[in-house]
Amino acid sequence: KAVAIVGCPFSGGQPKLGVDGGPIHLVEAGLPEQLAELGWKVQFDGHHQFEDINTQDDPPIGKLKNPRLVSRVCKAVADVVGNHAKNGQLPLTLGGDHSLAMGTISGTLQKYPDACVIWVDAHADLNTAETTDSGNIHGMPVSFLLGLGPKIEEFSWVQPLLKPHRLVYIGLRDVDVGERRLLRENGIKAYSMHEVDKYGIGRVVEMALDHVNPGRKLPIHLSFDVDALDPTVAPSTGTPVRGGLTFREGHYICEAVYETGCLVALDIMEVNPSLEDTASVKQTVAVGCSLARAALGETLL
Ligand SMILES: N[C@@H](CC/C=C/[B-](O)(O)O)C(=O)O
Ligand SMILES: [Mn+2]
Ligand SMILES: [Mn+2]
Ligand SMILES: [Mn+2]
Repeated sequence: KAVAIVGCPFSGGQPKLGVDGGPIHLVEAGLPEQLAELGWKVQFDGHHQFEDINTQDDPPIGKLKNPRLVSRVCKAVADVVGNHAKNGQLPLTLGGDHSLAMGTISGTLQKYPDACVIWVDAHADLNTAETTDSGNIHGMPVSFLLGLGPKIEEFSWVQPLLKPHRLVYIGLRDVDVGERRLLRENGIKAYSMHEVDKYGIGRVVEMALDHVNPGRKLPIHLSFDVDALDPTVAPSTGTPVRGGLTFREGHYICEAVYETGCLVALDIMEVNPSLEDTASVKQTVAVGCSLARAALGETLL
């Protein structure tokens, strides 16, 4: 079993500096060695992928900020992730902000067009060019992947290959009014923190998997935004929201997804080592590493 670590030092999908430092902190905390310990053949192509992509002139398109930069980086990520998947490796993308998932999931769908997506996040990241308030594209990747909202020329490379019934959310607790409408209109299954409290994480994960992968036969792309965790668990992230997943709930999701044997791609996103104090940064980086290990087979016994 082979894993390709794709470090994406990218922050263009949101305004806070520092999230581009996520990959190097996760790698320097020893993640590659930790995965090798678990028996994975590990490839890491270095810290400077995608840094050469910049756009001289990138004025907003409507409300969308850094649109050309985000589009070009995500397109490059899609190609890199898609190639690793085609080489039979499991792409582990380290963010960097969550706009990158427009690229990672596009890459996965190139190789696994029937893949389902488990999106673990406080946010739905489902805003369109019409519904977004912030214009931050890390709040929009899912709408592009589903082909919702007005067509934006710059993002025409994103094929609407993801189907609503192949997507499920866990951890939502900060969803904009436009996103709530789109969730309803498209019949997208979402397990918010209310359901996690009501049913417990075990039942929620089972229901989520039953919804998108009833026979446990479809490939799974797990896209994990560390802000799904409670800010006391993962403080160094750009858009923290209280009332999140516990350390164990977050890890249970990863362990249960690994147990399906269907995982083909993983994103660990939105670790921002420039936010909060040193202890908080270390804690958040350590959580990012342990979530990745849990999703790639680390067990407690
Ligand atoms: N819904 C908000 C927040 C977006 C959060 C994105 B994140 O989940 O990737 O952190 C927005 O559209 O700006
Ligand atoms: Mn997100
Ligand atoms: Mn989020
Ligand atoms: Mn975030």
